[in-house]
Amino acid sequence: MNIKIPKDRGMDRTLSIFKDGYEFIQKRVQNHHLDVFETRVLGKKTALLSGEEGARLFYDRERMKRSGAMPSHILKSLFGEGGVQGLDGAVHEHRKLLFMNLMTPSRLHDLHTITTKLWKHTADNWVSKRKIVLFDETLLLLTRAGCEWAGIPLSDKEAPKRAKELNLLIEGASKVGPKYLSSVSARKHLEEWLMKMIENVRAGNQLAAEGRALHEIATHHDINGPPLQAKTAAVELLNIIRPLVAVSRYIVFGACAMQEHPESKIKISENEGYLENFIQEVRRFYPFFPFLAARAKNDFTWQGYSFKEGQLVMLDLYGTNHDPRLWESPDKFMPDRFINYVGSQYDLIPQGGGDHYKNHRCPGEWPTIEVMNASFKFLASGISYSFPKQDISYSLREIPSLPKSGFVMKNIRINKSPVK
Ligand code: HEM
Repeated sequence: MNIKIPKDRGMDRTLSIFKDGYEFIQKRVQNHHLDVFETRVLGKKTALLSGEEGARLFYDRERMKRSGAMPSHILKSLFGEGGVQGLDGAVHEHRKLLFMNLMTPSRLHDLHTITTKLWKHTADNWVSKRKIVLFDETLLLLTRAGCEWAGIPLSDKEAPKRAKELNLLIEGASKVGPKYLSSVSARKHLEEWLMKMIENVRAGNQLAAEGRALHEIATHHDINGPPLQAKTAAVELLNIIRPLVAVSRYIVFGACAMQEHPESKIKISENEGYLENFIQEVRRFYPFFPFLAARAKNDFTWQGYSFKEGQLVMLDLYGTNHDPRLWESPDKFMPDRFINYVGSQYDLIPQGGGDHYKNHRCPGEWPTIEVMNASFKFLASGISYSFPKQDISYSLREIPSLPKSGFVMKNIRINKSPVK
């Protein structure tokens, strides 16, 4: 059956991405109760996909590819050039294995231990302060945690500078003007820093522990033989520490959820199962990565819509996580929805969908969950604090979004009962 796919007539909708933010695709696709909608982005015909079926198509490797899909301004800031995100087929699978091999249970346990240790250390300094902003503190803490976990030496003096640069990569990529330019410049500085380190490790001038990202990336060979170019290796090392720092946004959103649902704090401290569901709901509910891009590999027809080879395709992550066909009362924060959740690879997709090894699904889902677990336990039971009057609302037009105040805390006291 040929269905008439709704289209935006004539208009280029690039500016609407800025106007509608996270709801750009959702507003168009879900209003028509379909999984696909045609529009024009950057002057080109673009298919917008949403929902479980849309995600299934987006991750079909026979029909979609990533090379040439990512806009160059995102590569120059957020992702870097030559990284795993833009690879396809066997070359992608080989590079992806490098990341997947870092995610062993014992390495994830290490990350949990490092994160808890740093929370305790950081909070000791809060006791003498009038107030702190959780987002700023978490950025610095996760920069330290990410570097320690990856085996990257980082002095106390250098940490604030690197935290600022890493956050600029995340914050500036979707902006225009000076904010975008500072993101590009931050990437240049970070890549230079890590390239030097990789060259030193390769020359035997710097020790790197086996099993840690610095060592594994410095010694990794491409599928066709040679070691990664130092610049590509730096891009991949940044693909570990940049997103780890980005988890700070989930930590702040989680703190807001605890504030708005005070009963959750007690449940988090007492019930590991509840904490796991709370983490999943923070990842589903709050805005982070809005959408992804791919290109059609060949001509084909799907749900009555004709895709043309090379055509740009965008997948709605935020909208799929809020799709009423998949989630009951999607705009309510309800951790218990995960009690009997039997998911697929294509419904809960804040960090992408499909298979971790074969598709581009985020290999950092486990470290993200590990850091959130250690952090929420600490915030729920490791300290007590008061919550002064402030604005913790956030905008769905701002990408990436964040509660406005960054979550201010006052009168912080360390609790006696230890957090494990
Ligand atoms: C705030 C937490 C995070 C979010 C929201 C997030 C989100 C995402 C998304 C949406 C993708 C793209 C999936 C696709 O293209 O299909 C992705 C890919 C990726 N993520 Fe994450 N991520 C997070 C944390 C992490 C962490 C902690 C790491 C590493 C330790 C990581 C490493 C990567 C890498 C290397 C890729 C590229 C995978 C590929 O192209 O095959 N991410 N992430």
